[in-house]
Amino acid sequence: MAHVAVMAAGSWGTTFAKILADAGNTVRMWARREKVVEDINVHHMNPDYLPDVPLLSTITATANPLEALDGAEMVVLAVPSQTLRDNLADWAPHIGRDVTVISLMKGVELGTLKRMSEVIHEVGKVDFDRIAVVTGPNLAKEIASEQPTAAVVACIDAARAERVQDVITTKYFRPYTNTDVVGCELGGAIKNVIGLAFGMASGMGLGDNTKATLITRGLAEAIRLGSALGADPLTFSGLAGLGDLVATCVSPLSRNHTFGVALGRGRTLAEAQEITRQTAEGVKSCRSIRDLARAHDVEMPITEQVEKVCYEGLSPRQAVAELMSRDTKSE
Ligand SMILES: NC(=O)C1=CN([C@@H]2O[C@H](COP(=O)(O)OP(=O)(O)OC[C@H]3O[C@@H](n4cnc5c(N)ncnc54)[C@H](O)[C@@H]3O)[C@@H](O)[C@H]2O)C=CC1
Ligand SMILES: O=C(CO)COP(=O)(O)O
Repeated sequence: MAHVAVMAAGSWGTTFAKILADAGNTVRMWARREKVVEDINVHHMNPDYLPDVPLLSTITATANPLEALDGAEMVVLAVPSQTLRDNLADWAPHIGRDVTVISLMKGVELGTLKRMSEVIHEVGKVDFDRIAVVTGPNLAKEIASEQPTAAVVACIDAARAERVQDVITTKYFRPYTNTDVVGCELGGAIKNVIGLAFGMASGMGLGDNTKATLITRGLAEAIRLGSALGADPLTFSGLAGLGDLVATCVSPLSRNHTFGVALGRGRTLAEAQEITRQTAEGVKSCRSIRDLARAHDVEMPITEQVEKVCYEGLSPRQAVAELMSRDTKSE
């Protein structure tokens, strides 16, 4: 087994630490706030994010990132996508040269339009064969209560993906390996945007035909962009594509879904943020994914409309009207 650093103690970072510890590893977490450090070290809980979930004492925490990284064989990055660059700039010199870096983040960076593994490679000077992405239909709260879940470990180095798979397999968490990092990362980022659209439809009181249409045409957008960027289209029919898309769209536990529901009910962006509080990545990634699509001449009409609702004052109803008045075409 391994000694693993988990950088950030939010919903997914804490749940992932639990998976690691339950699989027999020792875990050192970095948390920004001293209160969270104390909750983990003294009470073996993180009630701000996972109330009532006991954590093993093999999980310890520190507010000092260098202390968390010290001696780690694997480093898990679990910060919001748009803060990764700044966070990692401070940590990178302290990450060992043989260490496997595991990305849990599901977003595309604004401005640079880079996927998270590309940011890790650039800022952390980590070769791509040392970067593994864990993704899939992985709502933190369900996993924290040990409900059976599958996931994907994506790494261009298949042997490294298997090593990560080994250290995160538990009786409730079943990871599969995949070498299509581009497809797995895009699947995870795009489903957040489609989850927002699906939530808006729910918030507007629209029914299941509309929702099935959003999932299906949303998946078509992911496949189109993925194919243009070199991903294997088949990846999108797996856990990192359809699996994650369905979980986020239908679950009231999803922050992106919840955020979309608020917008669909006529709330402003700021009000929706207040309701959701934790990271809803699609709100930022709708713009970076739209820009990435435009840069590669790929049509992503749902993504375009989500961006307009978030930032250009379009109402969800107008967005639906725009989508329905597009030119007709073959499927
Ligand atoms: N929560 C979930 O069910 C899942 C989340 N993810 C992904 O994991 C990533 C992290 O998400 P969560 O843990 O859910 O988010 P969260 O909002 O629950 O936690 C984010 C953590 O990052 C820390 N952080 C460090 N630097 C920060 C900064 N500059 N600004 C804001 N926060 C900062 C926060 O203190 C907090 O501990 C996201 O990319 C998300 O899409 C992926 C799968 C499941
Ligand atoms: O990525 C997730 C499930 O796989 C979590 O979704 P939300 O970020 O929308 O809560």
